[in-house]
Amino acid sequence: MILKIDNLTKIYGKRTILDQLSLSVEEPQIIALVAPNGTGKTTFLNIMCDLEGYQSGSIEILGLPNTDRHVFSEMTFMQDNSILYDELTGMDHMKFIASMYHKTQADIAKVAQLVGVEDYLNKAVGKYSLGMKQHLLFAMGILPEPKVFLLDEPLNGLDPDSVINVRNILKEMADSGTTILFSSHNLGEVVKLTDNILFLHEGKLKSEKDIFENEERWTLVVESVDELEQHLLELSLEYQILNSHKIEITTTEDRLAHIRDFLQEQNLDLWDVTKTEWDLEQVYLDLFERTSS
Ligand SMILES: Nc1ncnc2c1ncn2[C@@H]1O[C@H](COP(=O)(O)OP(=O)(O)OP(=O)(O)O)[C@@H](O)[C@H]1O
Repeated sequence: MILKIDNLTKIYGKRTILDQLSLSVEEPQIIALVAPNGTGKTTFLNIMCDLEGYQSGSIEILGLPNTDRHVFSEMTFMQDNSILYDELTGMDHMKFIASMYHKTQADIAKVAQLVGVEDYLNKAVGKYSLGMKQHLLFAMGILPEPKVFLLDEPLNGLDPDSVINVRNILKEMADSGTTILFSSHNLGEVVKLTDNILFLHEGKLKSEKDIFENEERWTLVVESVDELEQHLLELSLEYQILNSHKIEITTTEDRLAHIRDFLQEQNLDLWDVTKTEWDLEQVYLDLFERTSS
């Protein structure tokens, strides 16, 4: 098991940030942790890395409790740039990581070139832009060639070319067996990297499946929407009338079969049925607007 988190609860004062949160990861993959600002993404990642305590639950990483120092020989965490030292150069930071993970100067050079930091690696970090700091943090995270790579908002402050580069590197790492868990509040960026998205909502991680409970959106083209509408009201199904023949219904496949039977019994023609993909952006807005209202 790569990650096994059971019933993790974190409370700040009166606010429950993580509420019996559980997560199991068995195969290497890229997982996005998505939620608006201030929801608890950083807190969750910090707790995983034993940088913060928690009230109850358990965390195992690569088969070891997350408090076991050996975990960190296989896992890295790209935090925000507050961990960098302004008066030191990027190279100083890279050398420090290299010494801890038994990496050579040649390894540093390879990673620096891959990430595109070689031109300013010898400058003091205090002179770096936000994007340059992000690059350095990313390079520091990949230098140890971790089996588990946690990243807190890694794409913040990056220009489009850099975003593409980071995305490609992360995909290659995942293909070679690294599990990547990264946080973001930018759903548009996330979907380009993975379709494995977990929403941190009301203290728990929810996948698309948890949110939709196997419900799909179907668009039906029928002889008469009016008669069908009455039936949908009786079934308490969510629907939206698009025009006098077209209706969009949110339901499971089983219940759709009932609707087909009903139409047949009523001698109403069903001209077409299509499945509509969920619009994740809409889901995100619905999910988090409901919470804040
Ligand atoms: N040390 C602390 N003491 C009390 N409350 C805290 C502490 N650290 C964080 N919080 C609160 O916990 C909540 C979650 O914070 P966290 O930084 O984990 O959110 P986040 O989802 O990472 O946000 P962002 O996207 O802005 O980085 C926030 O409301 C924050 O104010």
